[in-house]
Amino acid sequence: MTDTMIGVIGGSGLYEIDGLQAAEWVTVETPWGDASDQILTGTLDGVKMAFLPRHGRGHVHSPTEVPYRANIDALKRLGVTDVISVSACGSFREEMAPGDFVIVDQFIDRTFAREKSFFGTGCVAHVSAAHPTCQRLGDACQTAAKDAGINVHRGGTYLAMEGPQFSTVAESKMYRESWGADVIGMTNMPEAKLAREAELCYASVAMVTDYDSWHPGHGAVDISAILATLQGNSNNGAELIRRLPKLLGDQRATCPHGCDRALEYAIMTAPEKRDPALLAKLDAVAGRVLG
Ligand SMILES: CSC[C@H]1O[C@H](OP(=O)(O)O)[C@H](O)[C@@H]1O
Ligand SMILES: Nc1ncnc2[nH]cnc12
Repeated sequence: MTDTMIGVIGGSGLYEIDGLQAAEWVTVETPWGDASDQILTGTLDGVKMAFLPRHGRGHVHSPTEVPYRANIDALKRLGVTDVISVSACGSFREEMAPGDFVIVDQFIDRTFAREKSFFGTGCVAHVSAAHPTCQRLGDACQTAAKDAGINVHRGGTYLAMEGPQFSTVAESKMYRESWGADVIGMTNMPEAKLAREAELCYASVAMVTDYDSWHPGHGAVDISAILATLQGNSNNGAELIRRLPKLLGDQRATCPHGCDRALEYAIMTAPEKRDPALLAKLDAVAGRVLG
């Protein structure tokens, strides 16, 4: 058993959380540059917590410019074991209405202007992304949402787009009708893939703000429609987070789904061909397997 540390990545509208004991904003240095902001650490119901605002306090970083690698490295370096990603999203399903939460379990990655891996020349690794979210964490998020009185949907495919502009009507219809996506946002990729490379359990709570641009009865999404639901969603997101420590407990066993062993057979580069400089940068993310 090891200590649980819940890492929350707060999305648009969620820039801090209340109620942590011994709360302190700390700076974590990483070999991948600066994280989005300092990280708020503390305990909640006896469980260690770390909260990182994805876009920084004051919403500084665009979805493309969020330092995803530094964020995941910083959480890992702090000792985080379980990452809960909280995000605003558009919906492609009538029944996933603004104000509802979706516990996402799959992704379609349409991002193209981001660093997507900790690995590369000098240390090549291929982890599985087939099941990119942790079922155990998803269960806890679903229970927490229900207990908080939130209308929650279990399972859904999140299309990660580059942004920052919203989709065209043609794209919105294609993602919904041909690609089978359920929700759309701009940030869960490569975040989820990087969490997997770092052997962190990862769950995504997508909070619906709008129907994107496909819905004949709702017109095209714009930021004012999003802002109208963002505050209520963020309050509910904070309620969900408050319930997680009791559900997850202060000790955790090895992940039954293998998230914490993703690198076990993933590294392809022969030991004598590995680049010492890259290995040094991988100390937190891959230290378990690189020794
Ligand atoms: C505020 S509208 C678009 C913006 O909101 C979402 O951010 P996050 O995923 O961090 O909650 C979406 O992905 C866009 O970045
Ligand atoms: N419709 C939408 N598209 C992309 N990101 C979003 N975030 C919130 N709503 C969104």
